[in-house]
Amino acid sequence: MIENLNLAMLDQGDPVEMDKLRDAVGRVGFLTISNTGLSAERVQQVIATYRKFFHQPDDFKQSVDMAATGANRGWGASRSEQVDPNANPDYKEVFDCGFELPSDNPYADRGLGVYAPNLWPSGDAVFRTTIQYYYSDACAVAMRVLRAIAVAIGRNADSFDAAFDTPMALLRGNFYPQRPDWAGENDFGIGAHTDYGCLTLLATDGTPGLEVRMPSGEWQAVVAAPDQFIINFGEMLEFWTAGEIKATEHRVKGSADERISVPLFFNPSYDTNVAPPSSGTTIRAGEHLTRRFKETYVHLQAVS
Ligand SMILES: O=C(O)CCC(=O)C(=O)O
Ligand SMILES: [Fe+2]
Repeated sequence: MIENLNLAMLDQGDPVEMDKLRDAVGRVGFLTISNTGLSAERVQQVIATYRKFFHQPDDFKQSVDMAATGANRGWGASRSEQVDPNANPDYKEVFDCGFELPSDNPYADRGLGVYAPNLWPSGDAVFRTTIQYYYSDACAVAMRVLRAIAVAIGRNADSFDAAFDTPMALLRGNFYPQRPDWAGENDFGIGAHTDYGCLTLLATDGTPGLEVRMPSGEWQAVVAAPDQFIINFGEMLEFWTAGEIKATEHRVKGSADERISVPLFFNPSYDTNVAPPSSGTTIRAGEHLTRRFKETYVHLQAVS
């Protein structure tokens, strides 16, 4: 069972919502949230903005093709990413943008892909500003959810805050066209995977498609109402909490209906040690993320 929680009540530390949160993060690893302050209209506007972009001809989208770069900013064509090594590359298209380091940050001139400059289609200020404003509001919602989780698992509310000073946060538009005629059993909109980072805040256009691997092993469809977001957790948060928070597998096969989803991958700063607290080892968040990106983006697979 995937629970829907009320974020305003979690902000207040409501004990019933907190209990549900503790259970959701540790068992299923998926939940939905409502009452975030981000309205359904706002999300619909963001999705419409991505939809217009994805419906442009390929030669327009190629002007911001990430394959021409060593990073993951801009447009990723269909089959440019393979999240499941046992399946074919995904047939979805994506548009990625993320955190840009201030120029006085010591990491700014190191050419790190996780902080690469964003690519925006020229002459479309509405696209850029709509996405950028949503990016910062979505990061604020993600931080509120992380604070509630900290409390739910018995830590101080601000215990994750400092790690998100320069977050390797990535906002993605996923575009799943109608499932292609040629698609076989090894073809997915996005193959089965766990997310790489900490917390994913996912908005969708309401079209079904997402399936989650439940503790029973079965795949369960998850749909969220227009004013709800789907939340799940990535590998780093699972390591970092020694498994107290679950990174759960999920996938999208796709259907006859086109679909758009907008995940914010809320990842900590590059140097954060996300190894289990008393393990005596170090897993640098930036190194983990860079390795996972290289494994999945087809254009980065050959880059050492
Ligand atoms: O489209 C969805 O519902 C899920 C997308 C997803 O899992 C991802 O982008 O990592
Ligand atoms: Fe995912």
